[in-house]
Amino acid sequence: MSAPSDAPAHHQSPLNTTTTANTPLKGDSTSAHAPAACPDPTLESNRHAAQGGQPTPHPSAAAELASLTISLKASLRQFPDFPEPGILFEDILPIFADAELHEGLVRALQIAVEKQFGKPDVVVGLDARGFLFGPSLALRLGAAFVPVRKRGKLPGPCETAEYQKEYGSDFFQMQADAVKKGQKVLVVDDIIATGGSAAAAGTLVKKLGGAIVGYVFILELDFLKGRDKLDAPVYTLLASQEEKLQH
Ligand SMILES: O=P(O)(O)OC[C@H]1O[C@H](OP(=O)(O)OP(=O)(O)O)[C@H](O)[C@@H]1O
Ligand SMILES: Nc1ncnc2[nH]cnc12
Repeated sequence: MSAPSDAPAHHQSPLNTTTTANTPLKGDSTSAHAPAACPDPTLESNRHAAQGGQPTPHPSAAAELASLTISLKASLRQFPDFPEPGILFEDILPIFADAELHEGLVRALQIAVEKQFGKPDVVVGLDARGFLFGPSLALRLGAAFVPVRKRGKLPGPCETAEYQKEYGSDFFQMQADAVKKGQKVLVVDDIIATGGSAAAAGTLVKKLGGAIVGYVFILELDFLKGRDKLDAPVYTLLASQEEKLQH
């Protein structure tokens, strides 16, 4: 692990940042990230999602996905010891600060989802970072978008699930009529760490009668083995931390 740097680790388009207590690691020294030479769509961890999935996409779509994942990964930043000591925080916000990367993310997810899962009826996004791209992805897929929210934010009858995550515990809710019985549901979020958040979302979807076709994340913290908590195929766009932050 390299020493933290004062410079934002942002290759594509430097951000206007203010200095905070946590400074990002340099993008070219994020040793926790796998090298980008080999595009992540071929990750071993994604092969489960491919099993029984759709045929391999047109070569040009596969090449486009490979190229997009390289640019997207290069834009990410990491902040050690945020929000608490021992956590290496993955900052995905530079993607959304750059229109080209933002477009690239949604396009990459569309290609990957169509290949791995086909078209879902509903995209379920998790509060809050799953809301950054869940609705745009749903539009691309011709699907509905439904939010899973932190407790106390949704009106009307709701289902509730408590869960543990990488730092702390929380409650998720969905409106009781948000998913219809038998609808094919894709659950999306920015990051899977312990898998607690995604598993709780899955529990809620199933309580409403939805059929989960898969889970999609931008990043996965491999060492926490969160995908083991999920009972449907998992697809992660970009490789990430393989081990816990060491001091
Ligand atoms: O796999 P897990 O250990 O459950 O952790 C992953 C979750 O943690 C983060 O959300 P957080 O609850 O910090 O909320 P935010 O999206 O509102 O920032 C992240 O956006 C995922 O939803
Ligand atoms: N390490 C991490 N970085 C960003 N978001 C997270 N959510 C849970 N763990 C996280």
